[in-house]
Amino acid sequence: MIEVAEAEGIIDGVRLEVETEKLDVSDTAGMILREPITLDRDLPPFDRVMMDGISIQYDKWEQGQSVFPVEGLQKAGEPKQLMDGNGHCMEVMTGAILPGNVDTVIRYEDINIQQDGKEISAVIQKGPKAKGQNIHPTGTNRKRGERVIDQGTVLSPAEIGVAATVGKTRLNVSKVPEVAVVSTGDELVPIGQRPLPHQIRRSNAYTISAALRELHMEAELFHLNDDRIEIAEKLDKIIGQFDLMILSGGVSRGKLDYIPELLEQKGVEKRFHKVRQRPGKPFWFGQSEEAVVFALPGNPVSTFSCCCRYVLPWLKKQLGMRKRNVLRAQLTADYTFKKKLTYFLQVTIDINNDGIMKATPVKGKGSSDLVNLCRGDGFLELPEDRAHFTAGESYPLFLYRSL
Ligand SMILES: Nc1nc2c(c(=O)[nH]1)N[C@H]1C(S)=C(S)[C@@H](COP(=O)(O)OP(=O)(O)OC[C@H]3O[C@@H](n4cnc5c(N)ncnc54)[C@H](O)[C@@H]3O)O[C@H]1N2
Ligand code: MOO
Repeated sequence: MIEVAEAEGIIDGVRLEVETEKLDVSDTAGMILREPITLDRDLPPFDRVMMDGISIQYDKWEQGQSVFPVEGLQKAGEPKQLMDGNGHCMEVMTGAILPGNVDTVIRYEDINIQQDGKEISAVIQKGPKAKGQNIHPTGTNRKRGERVIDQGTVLSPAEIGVAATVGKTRLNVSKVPEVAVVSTGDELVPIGQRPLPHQIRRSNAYTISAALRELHMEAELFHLNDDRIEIAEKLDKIIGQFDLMILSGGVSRGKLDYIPELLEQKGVEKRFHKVRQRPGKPFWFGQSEEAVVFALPGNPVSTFSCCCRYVLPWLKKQLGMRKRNVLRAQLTADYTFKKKLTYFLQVTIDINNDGIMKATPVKGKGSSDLVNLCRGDGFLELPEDRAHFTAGESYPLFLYRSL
């Protein structure tokens, strides 16, 4: 039996081949970018008018001119106009390119427009504070050629907007691997079926595939009954078809717990079996040339805690995510767990006024109590070398819900 950090290290050493695919930019939110994004133009790309109003030559105002004949209108989306008249102004709209021969913009709020016959003039009520006022000069946000988003970034709406502004209609992102999620056990029936008294529904497969959805991964669901021949045949097919398999159940000491033995028989090399943790002690992990296999213990809370603690962080890394943030939260109450095992404590999370995550234990009825997962937000990892944990101490947090 190995400890949690060792299990994590072994899993971390295993690579999953992840391809790159090109998708329409609008389909990439939440996906992992596989190319850097550089600016194809300065930002802003032209001297941009920032307020609706008029544009003037500042020197004229400084020399005492306060009435400016209006020469025309520069709208947003129109090519740059050159002004004829010295001492004239041009009306300008927010987002327009600054006309030629002017250098300062004054808001409509600070002028009066007056008409005398055909001649329209702007009378300045509140003069500009400085030359260049209300103009956003070319390239003052960013310069053309600057690398603004790194490869490995998870694409949020912010990155999608930048990709769109540099004209990326399609983006290279990590292609999510196909994954087989396999439940095992004779007692398990499809969830649409009414179970007999000795049966239960196959909920784990749904929990796991929902967790994978967070990474945009689609799982294909399989089920294996506790039958050596059936398991052997189906494993052959699944291993041949998928690079990644996540199984639940059939990995402890039961007479019908065939999974570890048959996986090895099919060429999946055991990398470890059993981790000093609760829940999830009988966790089995292995790999063959074709596939990486997580065989998680069947109790629903064990399946889910192993998924949150090992499978998802590893997958994020394989998909090329740049950094892995391990969150931490502070216990709000003392907690005692005497067994020499790492304990994944179910907690609710609140963020206090100082922005600190506070973890309050939610007491459940053990590793079969999947309803208790609905009361919590995540698992707090309490190390095995301690038995007493004190309020105010902080520990790694594996969150399964956004706060
Ligand atoms: N003699 C021992 N017995 C057990 C040990 C042990 O060390 N020695 N470990 C216990 C621990 S801890 C766990 S966790 C379980 C895990 O066992 P398995 O991985 O073999 O899981 P199963 O026996 O197949 O199932 C356990 C439990 O979970 C239910 N289950 C399984 N799959 C699903 C599913 N897809 N959806 C819903 N529920 C599922 C199953 O019906 C069982 O009740 O072993 C202990 N035993
Ligand atoms: O690890 Mo088992 O998951 O304690 O029930």
